[in-house]
Amino acid sequence: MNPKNPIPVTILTGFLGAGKTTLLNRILTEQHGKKIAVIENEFGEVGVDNQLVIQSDEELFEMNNGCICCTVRGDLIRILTRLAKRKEPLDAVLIETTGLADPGPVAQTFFTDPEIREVFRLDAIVTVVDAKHIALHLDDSDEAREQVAFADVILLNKIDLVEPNELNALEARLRKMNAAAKIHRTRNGEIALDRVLGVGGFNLSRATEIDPQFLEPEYPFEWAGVYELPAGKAALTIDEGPDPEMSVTLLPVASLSETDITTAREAAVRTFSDWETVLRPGDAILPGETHQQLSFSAFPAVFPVLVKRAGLYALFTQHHPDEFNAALHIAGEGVAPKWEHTFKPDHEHDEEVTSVGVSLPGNLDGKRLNEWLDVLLRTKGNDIFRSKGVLAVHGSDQRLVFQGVHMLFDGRLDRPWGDESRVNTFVFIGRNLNRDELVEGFKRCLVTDGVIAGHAVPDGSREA
Ligand SMILES: Nc1nc2c(ncn2[C@@H]2O[C@H](COP(=O)(O)OP(=O)(O)OP(=O)(O)O)[C@@H](O)[C@H]2O)c(=O)[nH]1
Repeated sequence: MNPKNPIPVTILTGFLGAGKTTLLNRILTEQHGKKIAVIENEFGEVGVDNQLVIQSDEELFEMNNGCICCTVRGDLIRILTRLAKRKEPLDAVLIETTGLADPGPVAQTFFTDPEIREVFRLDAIVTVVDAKHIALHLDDSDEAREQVAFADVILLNKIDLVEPNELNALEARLRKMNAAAKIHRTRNGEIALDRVLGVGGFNLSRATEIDPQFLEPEYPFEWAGVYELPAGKAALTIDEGPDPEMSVTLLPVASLSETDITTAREAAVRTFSDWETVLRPGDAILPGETHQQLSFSAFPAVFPVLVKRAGLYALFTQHHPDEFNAALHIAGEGVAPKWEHTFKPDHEHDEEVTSVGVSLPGNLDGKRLNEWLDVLLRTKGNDIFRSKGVLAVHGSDQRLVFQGVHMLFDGRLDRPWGDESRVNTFVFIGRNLNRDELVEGFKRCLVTDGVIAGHAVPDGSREA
């Protein structure tokens, strides 16, 4: 591979159901003569997306072991390294992230990993925005905001579903969030290929403006300070902060040299992934590679620190001590660290958003399925952000592909089942999902007793 001619990579992002796969399929079917490898990541317990991406000559890699932004160092790098070794040159790589991914860590890979940097060049982050539904998520989803903020190109998609004045207001809102991105209005991701591939849009300095720690690796702790401690008893005091718990570890360091601090930092990373020992106020913090979780509810909370041998000790804390007005005291006097550093913490996801996946062999009764989905999405469509499935409906030898985004849904007959066994795969993604209710409801749509309510399949698009 010629390092002077790196392969352009496009990160395709956008909230759940925005239209990423639709755009991807358009790119894959277009006669562009380019050899494009596609890396596809999906959120949900049961994989459906691989069945929704059209069959093509392009290479398709799936990453279903977790969210791409959390596993970049594993799966993504492994796939990219494999692609880099290909004999036949590639013209481009397209990475479709899940709708809940933060594009930052994915983009970072192309700058921080030396082997990846040699072969690939991040061309642009393309964010697809669902013009009808994005407003529901911009206020309460960090990921939705990050996706817009990091975009080099924004495709304001589904323009057929909103009025022109709403569209103008939305575009103005997006423009405020990201003044630099090129915004194109699209329907079903219809756009000239050169507006999304090979645009040369990614700008590292803008990324570091959005996130000053963009290039830094993430750590399980936010702060470390090295203190000179005498033998005996010191104390860590903590006031009320945003969390009733804080993990810490206290490690001896030989000196303030970069090498010694790096050794301590790596030991702290290992320690933070161990099981924690819970300490309550009055319990002593001891030096050594133990993950100690301070738990406090009354303030100030005081934790003695017992040191056998005088010397330098690095205290790693899960949260920044300023958030808790936390300080180390010796003989009642506050002491300042001789060295300190603020780390980029692990990014977090909205844990309220979960998925329920079901996979059931058999045939579905089209009428019952229709009625169930209609009521379900009408009553729970605010919380069900996304639903999709590949279904076997009684009386049809074709697969039924079901797609829902909130209350809007669409059913389309797809290729025949052929020799494959008829298995119904469904996934729901959203908040407050009731697993038992969803699975039971879906099961009730199966033809079990030979009694069929009707052959009607949920065909075409509509709103529940
Ligand atoms: N009306 C309308 N529907 C669209 C448009 N673009 C996509 N859709 C529909 O929106 C639904 C979701 O589209 P996808 O392309 O699967 O969305 P996605 O972003 O890949 O979804 P996830 O991967 O689940 O996050 C499908 O039913 C599409 O047919 C559009 O411009 N207008």
